[in-house]
Amino acid sequence: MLVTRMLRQMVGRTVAPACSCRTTVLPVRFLGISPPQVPAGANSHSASFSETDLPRVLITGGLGQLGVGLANLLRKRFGKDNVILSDIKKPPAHVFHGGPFIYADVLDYKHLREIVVNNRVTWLLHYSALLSAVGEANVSLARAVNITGLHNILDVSAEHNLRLFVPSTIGAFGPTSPRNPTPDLCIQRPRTIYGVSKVHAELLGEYYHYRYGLDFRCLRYPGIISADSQPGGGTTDYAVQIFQDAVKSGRFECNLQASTRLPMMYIEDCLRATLEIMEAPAESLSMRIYNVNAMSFTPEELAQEVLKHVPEFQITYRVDPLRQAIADSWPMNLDDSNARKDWGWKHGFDLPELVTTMLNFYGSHTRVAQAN
Ligand SMILES: NC(=O)c1ccc[n+]([C@@H]2O[C@H](COP(=O)([O-])OP(=O)(O)OC[C@H]3O[C@@H](n4cnc5c(N)ncnc54)[C@H](O)[C@@H]3O)[C@@H](O)[C@H]2O)c1
Ligand SMILES: C[C@@H](O)[C@H](N)C(=O)O
Repeated sequence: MLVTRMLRQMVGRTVAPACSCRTTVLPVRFLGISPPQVPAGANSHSASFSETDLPRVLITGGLGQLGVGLANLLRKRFGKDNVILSDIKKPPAHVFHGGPFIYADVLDYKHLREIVVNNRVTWLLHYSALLSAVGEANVSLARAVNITGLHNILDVSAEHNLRLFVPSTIGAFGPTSPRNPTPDLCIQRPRTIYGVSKVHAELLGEYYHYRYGLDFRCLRYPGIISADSQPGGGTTDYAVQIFQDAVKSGRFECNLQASTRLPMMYIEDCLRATLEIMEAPAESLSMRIYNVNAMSFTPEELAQEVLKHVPEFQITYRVDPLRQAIADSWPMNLDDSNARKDWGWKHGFDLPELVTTMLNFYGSHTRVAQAN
């Protein structure tokens, strides 16, 4: 008991071994815990839930480009009160009134633990991060949020036997990775703090899974394109801005070269993929980290598609060397055959549907604004 207390003081926090039948909480760093004998993620849910075992979900970093849409999707499936959105920013009124929202800083481990305990959280979707371009502009903050924050999330998840989803990215690959297509398993030597932190998250999550039985699940998203939420400072942001500018002024100045090919995905596909992997039976997952792919295009090809709807549209190029260097080191296309084979991943939006959907959204919003 005394030894345990001393170890706890040394470690600062504790994690329960997932497959231990003991109830005592043990510090993982000091004990030789055997890998689980049961299939990892044995607490997995099937695709349908009874009232009593509906997941209780926490989303961190939920006020960025993806979090609110994710909360809406999960609330439709599991009920409004079972999905808690959190961030360190003040939510807009419609988000605040749309369902449970709390303040949560991923750098505050004790508070994270309190939230998980007080709300009986069973699933955690960890969206807090600094993206590629803003990460390069503030490396120490990116290191703190993306790496120290992740450590807190992993520990609280292992300690409370949560199912944990951490999104990774095309940014987890680098110039020495095969680029067209990029397979799930290959060299990963990214050149950004964002990419380095995501490779770290992938490896540590996988390690916690095999070592402690943590039900860790991860998708490598392409650049995500959304209409009703703004991107948070990434290299793929141009592919959202182009639609807003095309509708507003008929012109767009692109910060990447015309021929820069990157994998992209419409937000609806991205969020559905996330729900699908979270609900996939553990035995269907041959891996813990999957590429998911949808479409791949260059700014020039995107502009050609926009032109079909906005005949006066003009695109010009003023290249940002930082973003260009990042984009040149990223995949052009992801090979997602494992996701398609293991849990039935299938994208719904290709380039023509994406462009129609985005222009319809901004067009109707502009018409409403003009009418008002
Ligand atoms: N959007 C994309 O194109 C894309 C692509 C691949 C992967 N991802 C991943 O998906 C996740 C969500 O992406 P996004 O586009 O919504 O990001 P975003 O930059 O739009 O939002 C990130 C959120 O994290 C919050 N945050 C920052 N510091 C925090 C802290 N200390 N504690 C709690 N929250 C904090 C921010 O306030 C922000 O709301 C990220 O992990 C990102 O790496 C996104
Ligand atoms: C690709 C993705 O991780 C993000 N949109 C970025 O550009 O940084």
